[in-house]
Amino acid sequence: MSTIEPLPDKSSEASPGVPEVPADVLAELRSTWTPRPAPDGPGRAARHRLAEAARRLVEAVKLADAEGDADALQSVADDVSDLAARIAALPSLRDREPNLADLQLHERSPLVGAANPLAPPMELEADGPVIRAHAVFNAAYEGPLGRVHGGYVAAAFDEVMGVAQSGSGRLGMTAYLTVRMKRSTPLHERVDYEAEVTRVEGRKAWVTARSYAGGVLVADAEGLFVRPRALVLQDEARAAGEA
Ligand SMILES: CCCCCCCCCC(=O)SCCNC(=O)CCNC(=O)[C@H](O)C(C)(C)COP(=O)(O)OP(=O)(O)OC[C@H]1O[C@@H](n2cnc3c(N)ncnc32)[C@H](O)[C@@H]1OP(=O)(O)O
Repeated sequence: MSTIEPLPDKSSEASPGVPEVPADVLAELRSTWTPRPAPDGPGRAARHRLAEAARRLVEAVKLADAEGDADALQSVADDVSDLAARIAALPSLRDREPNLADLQLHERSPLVGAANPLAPPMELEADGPVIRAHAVFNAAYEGPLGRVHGGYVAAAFDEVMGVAQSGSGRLGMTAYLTVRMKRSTPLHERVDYEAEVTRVEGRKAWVTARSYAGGVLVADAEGLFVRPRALVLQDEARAAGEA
């Protein structure tokens, strides 16, 4: 088994093609993703617990045997349907303006969101210019038997690389993402990610990333993130106002 090749330590020098980003700017950009804050009250903690229970529910449904007890399956389908109706009858985010904590990706994202049952959830950590992450994908994410579906392999990269682009000094949207799946990504075991900006030109930032299982490289990716023209105009207007 090979080990993860350490990335060069770039904490004290910017890469060629990557302008140095002031620490306060980087911290502000990354604050929308990392570190994951503690729940801001009992309601949010309960919501996270509900999402975790829903993850277990989804995996259990995925694994329920159609050759088993059909009556029992019909009965729990009724129960789950009732539960879904009970949850839908609770106060909903559809009924009020979301606050800052509701809007955080830590909270709502389908990859890292503690309140989103679709999220494994991935855990993110900023390490100088590099973003590190890890996740365990359960049976609900199965594509090839025992392996993670390729769409989720790519989605996980998009999330980690979307965070890493903060190393460019401003945030854009994924314009393209190329993922090279060298080995299957396993279910039920920790998958590690690392991503960093490699080049910045104007409002374009290129990001590369790698994923590892048991220390073995399973996939790598390259993506281009582009700050939308409309936001660049807003940035310029703000800068002109501050001048
Ligand atoms: C904004 C903060 C958001 C932070 C959250 C990050 C979320 C994490 C990442 C995501 O998942 S984002 C969701 C998935 N991505 C999208 O939905 C993006 C959909 N596409 C768009 O909205 C626009 O096409 C885009 C913002 C990417 C670019 O539109 P613009 O009108 O601002 O740019 P324009 O078309 O003028 O192109 C600007 C430059 O980028 C280049 N470019 C744009 N799209 C490209 C592409 N796909 N491939 C290669 N180059 C591309 C384009 O050639 C040009 O290069 P040059 O300046 O050198 O001429």
